[in-house]
Amino acid sequence: MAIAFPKAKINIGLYITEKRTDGYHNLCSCFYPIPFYDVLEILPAPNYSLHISGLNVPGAPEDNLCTKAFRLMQQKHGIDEVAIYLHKHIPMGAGLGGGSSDAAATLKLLNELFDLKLPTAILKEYAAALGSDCAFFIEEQAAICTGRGEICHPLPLSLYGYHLVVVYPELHISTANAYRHIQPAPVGYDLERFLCTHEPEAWGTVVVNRFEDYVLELYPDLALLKKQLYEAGACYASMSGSGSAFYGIFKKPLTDYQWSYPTWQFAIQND
Ligand SMILES: C[C@@](CO)(OP(=O)(O)O)[C@H](O)COP(=O)(O)OP(=O)(O)OC[C@H]1O[C@@H](n2ccc(N)nc2=O)[C@H](O)[C@@H]1O
Ligand SMILES: Nc1ncnc2c1ncn2[C@@H]1O[C@H](COP(=O)(O)OP(=O)(O)O)[C@@H](O)[C@H]1O
Repeated sequence: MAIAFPKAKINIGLYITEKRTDGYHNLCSCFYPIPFYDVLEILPAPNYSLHISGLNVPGAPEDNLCTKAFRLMQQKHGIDEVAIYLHKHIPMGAGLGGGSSDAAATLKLLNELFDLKLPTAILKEYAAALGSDCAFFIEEQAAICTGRGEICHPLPLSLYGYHLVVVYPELHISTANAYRHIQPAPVGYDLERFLCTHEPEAWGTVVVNRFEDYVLELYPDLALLKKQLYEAGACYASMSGSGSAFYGIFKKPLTDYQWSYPTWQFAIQND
């Protein structure tokens, strides 16, 4: 039996710097893992099956990223069939990377279950073939990610002691559409250095998510959400990924605040 708790991520700053000839875009972003989990269990079985509980995941089982991760491992290493149990908790189309995280966790669990002894570098290579931000979830540590998002350099950034509020306005944003509407532009400063030398209170006017303008144009009411996070005392607030979740970083836990959308609060306790 193998069990894992795939984590979500937030993007702290997200810059789309170039359109590539392969249809993807180069980006530069700090990916930060957060204690918001799905649950994944994999058992040996006579036939492949995927069982999903919790949130409803759109798409056929064969399109699920857990299945794609399994098929990739089967093709590369001839592993036996399994039954995968996924309890879905991380909202989808939120910019929190839940699907990519499930795929990375599937690769890691299969590596363990079949004692394949694949090194991290190979797991990251497989992950990158499944999704652009999937390789980050192999190690789940704060990183500056570049390229399609698959080149991850660990970043000594810790939000230890802060409280994170994630608000999900229940709007599913298509990542591909968001990229199509972006005009690439250089970052213009050293994101890595800036984040490591400034407290979150100083990030507000500098560290931006370049997808925000596009999403706010589609859904102008979301500007209010970011404003509310600041009014509630956030040191820094932003949209994550291509949206539509927004997060706020707080010094103290938030109490007695009413949000009009599903909201989660996490104490950041370790790196
Ligand atoms: C925007 C980001 C930022 O962290 O996160 P999410 O909002 O998805 O969480 C990621 O770049 C999302 O990565 P991921 O969700 O893995 O994307 P993929 O499945 O590989 O690609 C979906 C589609 O997005 C576009 N795409 C994705 C990544 C990239 N660097 N350039 C692109 O142009 C492509 O059109 C691609 O077909
Ligand atoms: N295991 C999975 N969990 C969530 N979504 C999945 C999964 N496999 C495939 N998907 C598809 O990926 C889409 C994007 O989900 P997700 O990666 O969680 O969001 P985001 O790209 O906004 O971070 C979903 O709408 C769903 O169709």
